[in-house]
Amino acid sequence: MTHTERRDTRGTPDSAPGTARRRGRPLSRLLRNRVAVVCLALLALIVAASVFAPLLTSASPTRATLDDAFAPPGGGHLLGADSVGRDVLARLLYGGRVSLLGGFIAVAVALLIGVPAGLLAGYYRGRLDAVVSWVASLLMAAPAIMVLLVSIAAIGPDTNATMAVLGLILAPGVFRLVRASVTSVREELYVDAARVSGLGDARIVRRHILPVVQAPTIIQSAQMFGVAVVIQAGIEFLGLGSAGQASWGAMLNEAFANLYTKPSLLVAPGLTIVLTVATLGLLANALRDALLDTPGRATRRRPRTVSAPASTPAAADDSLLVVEDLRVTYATRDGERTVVDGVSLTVRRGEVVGLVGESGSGKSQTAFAILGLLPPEGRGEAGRLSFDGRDLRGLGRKERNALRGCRIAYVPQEPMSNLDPAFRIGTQLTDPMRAHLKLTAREAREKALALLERVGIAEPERVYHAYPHQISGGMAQRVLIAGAVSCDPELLIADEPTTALDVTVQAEVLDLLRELQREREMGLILVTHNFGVVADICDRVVVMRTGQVVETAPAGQLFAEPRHEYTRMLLDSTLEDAPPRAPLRIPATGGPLQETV
Ligand SMILES: Nc1ncnc2c1ncn2[C@@H]1O[C@H](COP(=O)(O)OP(=O)(O)OP(=O)(O)O)[C@@H](O)[C@H]1O
Repeated sequence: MTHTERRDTRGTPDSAPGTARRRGRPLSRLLRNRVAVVCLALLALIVAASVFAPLLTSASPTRATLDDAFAPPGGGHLLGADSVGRDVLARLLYGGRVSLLGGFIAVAVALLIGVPAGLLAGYYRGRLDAVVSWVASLLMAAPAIMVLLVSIAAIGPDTNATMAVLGLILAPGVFRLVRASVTSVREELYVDAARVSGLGDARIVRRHILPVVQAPTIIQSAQMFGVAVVIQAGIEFLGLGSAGQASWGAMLNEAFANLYTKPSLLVAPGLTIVLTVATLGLLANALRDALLDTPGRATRRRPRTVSAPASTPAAADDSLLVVEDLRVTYATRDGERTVVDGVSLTVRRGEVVGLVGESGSGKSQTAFAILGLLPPEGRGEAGRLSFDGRDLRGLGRKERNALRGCRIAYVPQEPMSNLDPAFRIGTQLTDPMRAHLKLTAREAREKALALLERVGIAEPERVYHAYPHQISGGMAQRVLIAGAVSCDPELLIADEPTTALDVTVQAEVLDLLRELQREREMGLILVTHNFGVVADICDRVVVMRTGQVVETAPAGQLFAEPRHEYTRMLLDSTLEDAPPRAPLRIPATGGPLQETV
């Protein structure tokens, strides 16, 4: 069921209580998977046996007793002794420390380098991304085994240092994974919504990006751990590890040297390595199933910043927003494409301005340019762009953030995509309030509940604790409207706020917007292609066609005597007041449906 098909029950969450409850949290999903439980138990056993080795055996892993050479299992040596009489069990237990520590070091180094680099490159893109991606590709192109051998030659046979170098080799893989996750999620509308609500980059990354990156990173860490254990054993097997220390690889080396004399020496280290690596691989699979089974995130294009610094005079009179000669262009393969071309409009305090035009006429691009949220490939320029007398064009990211969500708010077209599926409604409502209004958690909660009630949600407490997928599309739009007005903005930009909603809910949401606009005396830009909505709500109308304004007029005048041919054509194309069509006649012989008249 899509959100447009859901019932809007003015307060009753549609009956999907839940998907989340059925699926449960990732940890409980993981624990419901038997393979995962066995893997976790085995891993815990291996780690505990290594950590508590001194408690499990009194034998030394390195002390040679030639009298016990090749001693069979049993007696003083539970798993026998090697060619120089060292206890196999003790070497296995203590050897686990080396292998596990090596794996840990490699994974930690890979994550410490790869995660921040991927986050920064994926989030900020641009030159930083190009440089880091180039370095990552360079590192990936270098043959890993050669790099390891060269590093051993340079720094000596130190297993931990070699594992740190391995971490460096694995880091580009982590970088690419994280970067790809960030790149995909930063286009999400709920990330735009967070940006529009004025949240800073650090908070957006922490709240919306990290949770998405977390799951693939954990899965990849488990896989890397297995790879690191194998490589570490390989290095020890080749005799390139720290001399004299017991390790699984060194045991393999010793067993291989005595393959013909005592082949059974291969069994203990071989089985342990295979068991550990297989366990990590299976666990990675189970983690993938558990962690990636999360509510879906819809993908949509995102917005960003109007350039063109140049000082302009402050807006005079009661103009809240003044836009003059706004241009938005995109660099395409076929050259520059202008999608908004010389748009000028003004919104006075408390005024409702309708921005109308057919699909693709540049309404949303105009709104995004005003909000400073054009996508990176787009470029906005304006002769004048001022809000409450303040020039918006040269504003930095921080100043923009302070304005957006606080003094200028935005209601998007698709409510569901603008709510982060990973967080409860309450969290998403209170976050901007706490950031902008510096409210305490309790104050923000109370205000959020009051707002939910104000926007017509009958069970505010329940919705406050719900996840986005547990509410209907109409309720989600009410939630977003509540969020938009939560910091008492002076200007609200609503971009086709009812398009994605069930027709029965559209009128309610429009009524709500009008009520809130009057109540709070907000300026409102209503992007729409629906003249019914314009007639209902708007004081003035700006008609757009192919990126240009063709007519601006008070709403009444526009309907009474539209001046522009295009406006007349748009008005004529509305079904309202059109003569009803004749019922369809279904031909008995099949064929196309026909009107009866
Ligand atoms: N990232 C982009 N790159 C190139 N062109 C784009 C991009 N985003 C939008 N456009 C183009 O800009 C033009 C205006 O788009 P916009 O979304 O503003 O139209 P709209 O009037 O809001 O339409 P709708 O009512 O369908 O939302 C369209 O032709 C669209 O293809």
